[in-house]
Amino acid sequence: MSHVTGVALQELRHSFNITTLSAATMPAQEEVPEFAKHAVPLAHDLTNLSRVLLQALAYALGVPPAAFLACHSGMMQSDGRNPSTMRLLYYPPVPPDDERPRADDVAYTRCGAHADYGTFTLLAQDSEGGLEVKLNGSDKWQAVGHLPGAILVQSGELLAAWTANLLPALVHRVVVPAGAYTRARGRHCVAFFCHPDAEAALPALPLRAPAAPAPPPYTPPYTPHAHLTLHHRLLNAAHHLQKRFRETYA
Ligand SMILES: O=C(O)CCC(=O)C(=O)O
Ligand SMILES: [Fe+2]
Repeated sequence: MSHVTGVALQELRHSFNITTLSAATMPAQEEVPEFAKHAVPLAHDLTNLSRVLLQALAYALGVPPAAFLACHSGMMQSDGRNPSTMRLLYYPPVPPDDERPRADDVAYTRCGAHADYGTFTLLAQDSEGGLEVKLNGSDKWQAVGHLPGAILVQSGELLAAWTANLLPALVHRVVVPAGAYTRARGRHCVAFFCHPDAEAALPALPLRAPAAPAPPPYTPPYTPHAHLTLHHRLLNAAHHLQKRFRETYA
């Protein structure tokens, strides 16, 4: 919960994170029947899709297609060397105004504005709405509509630092819908956060100067590592991730 001008902003969100596919990390069959039967193939599919995108990304950035795969080799493995995560999200219905404890003191949101920390995030959402992205170089928020079967790819902070902001981190949030009918409904989303292996050395990229001036990077309320300084100030991706977790959750 955060406070803005005396009003407590409360995030209404439940999440279940999966970083390895071992049976020990799954909820008990009696608690959530058939969870693993569905979650494991989904995690495999999202890992494989990430691998395809990593190869395309490497190719587009001028390094051999296998170069990005090599530093993301541990996704969903049980040895704990890669922090990639599949997150199952449920946003509960928003309590109507007359059922709030102190309606004047509490404002609800679903997910505050942020950029994800890693290479990129794959996002599959239901049709309830509320996801918004901040357009680069602008203060405007754009609603992300529902396209059945579509997966949104969001570039992360690490990719932004790695590419000297050629691919800026996509700032996004999930707002509470305006209408009483949609507010009274829950929302579901699956996010797959693709991260490099914690100890991997990230290959230097042969970046060319952009033809047009780069848009100003997003200035979040926290202090991320300055873009361009990844190779100088960070020892590896694990340090970046630990720092961002500390800043967000400390
Ligand atoms: O629910 C969503 O659409 C986005 C969730 C998200 O941004 C996150 O968990 O980092
Ligand atoms: Fe996010």
